[in-house]
Amino acid sequence: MELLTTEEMNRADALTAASGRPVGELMLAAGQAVRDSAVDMLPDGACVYVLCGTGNNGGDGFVAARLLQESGYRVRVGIVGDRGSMRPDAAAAAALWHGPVERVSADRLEGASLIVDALFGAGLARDVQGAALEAVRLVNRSTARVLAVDVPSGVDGTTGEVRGEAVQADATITFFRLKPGHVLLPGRELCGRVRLAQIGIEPGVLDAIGSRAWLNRPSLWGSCFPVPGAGGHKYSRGHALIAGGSTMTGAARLAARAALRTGAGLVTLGAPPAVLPIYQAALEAVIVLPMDGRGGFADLLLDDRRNAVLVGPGAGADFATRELAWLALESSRSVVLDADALTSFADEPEHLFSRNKQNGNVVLTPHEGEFNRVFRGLRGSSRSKLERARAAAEASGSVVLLKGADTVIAAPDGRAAISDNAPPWLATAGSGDVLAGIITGLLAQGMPAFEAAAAAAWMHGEAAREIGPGLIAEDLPDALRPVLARLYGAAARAQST
Ligand SMILES: NC(=O)C1=CN([C@@H]2O[C@H](COP(=O)(O)OP(=O)(O)OC[C@H]3O[C@@H](n4cnc5c(N)ncnc54)[C@H](OP(=O)(O)O)[C@@H]3O)[C@@H](O)[C@H]2O)[C@@H](O)CC1
Ligand SMILES: Nc1ncnc2c1ncn2[C@@H]1O[C@H](COP(=O)(O)OP(=O)(O)O)[C@@H](O)[C@H]1O
Ligand SMILES: [K+]
Repeated sequence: MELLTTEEMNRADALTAASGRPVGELMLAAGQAVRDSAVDMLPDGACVYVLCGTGNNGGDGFVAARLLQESGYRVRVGIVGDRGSMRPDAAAAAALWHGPVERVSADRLEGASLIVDALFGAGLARDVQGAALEAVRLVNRSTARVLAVDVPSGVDGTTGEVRGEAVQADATITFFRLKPGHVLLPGRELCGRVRLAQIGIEPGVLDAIGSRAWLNRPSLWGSCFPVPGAGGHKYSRGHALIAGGSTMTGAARLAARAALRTGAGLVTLGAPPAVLPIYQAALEAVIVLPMDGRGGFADLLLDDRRNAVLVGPGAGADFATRELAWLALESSRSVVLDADALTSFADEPEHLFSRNKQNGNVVLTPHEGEFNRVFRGLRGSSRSKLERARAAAEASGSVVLLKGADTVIAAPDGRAAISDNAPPWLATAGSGDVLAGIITGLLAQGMPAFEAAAAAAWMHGEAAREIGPGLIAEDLPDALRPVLARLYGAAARAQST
């Protein structure tokens, strides 16, 4: 599912109009979808308050008001702004509403079971202030449920940021395709449940728009997801190499277990001699070999069947770790750099970037703190999380997976995916190490870097949902099993059709 910015949605609108379907028709379909969603949220005959602005978002509100009244609901309409300055299509919709249009006030909202928020949608152009701000506050103070049209007013559909203040909705109905602001925080939290309606825009316009952002779902990467074949054997399923740290040994163990669970045929963990027994005692199917510093790691890289390498979990943010990362990048394997491997480049990120660009199949997996350390030029940037991840991917020449509840995966060519399936209980120590292991396991099986990172983030979220509250990182590798079963099942069904 593509995610369209406000600008891209406007182009979809314009292309549709140019093909002979006027905005008024789209607005009618949008208003019908708002009516249908409202009906789902209302008891029969209840009172609805429709809050309209003077743009086309307000036009959708006027259409919905008329249709809800025709369906037997008691409807009140309030407007912010001058009715005489409405945009033409919105004015035409307003002209078909024959009831009163009131100034917005607290007493008029009283008694409403539902507020339809049609104040601002894609046209939000600046921070909400004055009468609009008052209206947003009245909506948020009301005990009525709230249905937002397109986006909650005050939320920027392109970035998910709040401009001034925003409506907190219980549900949001949007049109044609979701927007990044429905998935990125804080927008996602303000939307409530998001519903999508088709209003007559042909999917063919997407080719001309060329959107480069997607909701992270198997439809984005499922076609290259590695599924074991009947004729396969462990050597044909890739061989992951993980550099183990000498103090925080748990991190690399979690990653190794996750890489194996994800389907890598073999996983080797290189362990500093002093802690070799700890790794050996804790891991059965993982090959644990001694690795003495830089030279030891270089020896492990001599076996070119080890085709995907992870450096970082529990490694220590020091020069020794940087050297391992360097070796991995030079080795022309697929590489994941996580945690300390990223921080070890904090004072000279250009060194990391120049190596990445030579390798071409690298995934960096920073959380916000690590991101700010490595991508100092983007620190404090007012750009959205999506744009920051994209800029980082371009600057570093690698796939960047920027973690969080709304993890963004961006490729240097501008492709980006946003995840929305990670539950809050995934935010626990060690879960990032598991994620790094999943990516490495997929890279070992030959999945390209962008798709591998996106698939891993999705699987990580799904595994966390399987487990439920109380999750600890140790639970995650096992919980990948039902997730893999679903993916393999989907691949088998796709092949048989
Ligand atoms: N695209 C499609 O295919 C379809 C789109 N449809 C619908 O149209 C919606 C987009 O409509 P839109 O472009 O008219 O903008 P909208 O959100 O109504 O508001 C813009 C108005 O608000 C004003 N304004 C802005 N910020 C402000 C602020 N902070 N404080 C105060 N005022 C502010 C701004 O005024 P100005 O900047 O000129 O002062 C402008 O007049 C979209 O979300 C969807 O619901 C469907 O009908 C059919 C298919
Ligand atoms: N609020 C949240 N909701 C869902 N997932 C989250 C949230 N915060 C963090 N995560 C996820 O939890 C994981 C934490 O990784 P990380 O910060 O590297 O922790 P660690 O280093 O302890 O493993 C990441 O996959 C991140 O996307
Ligand atoms: K709205």
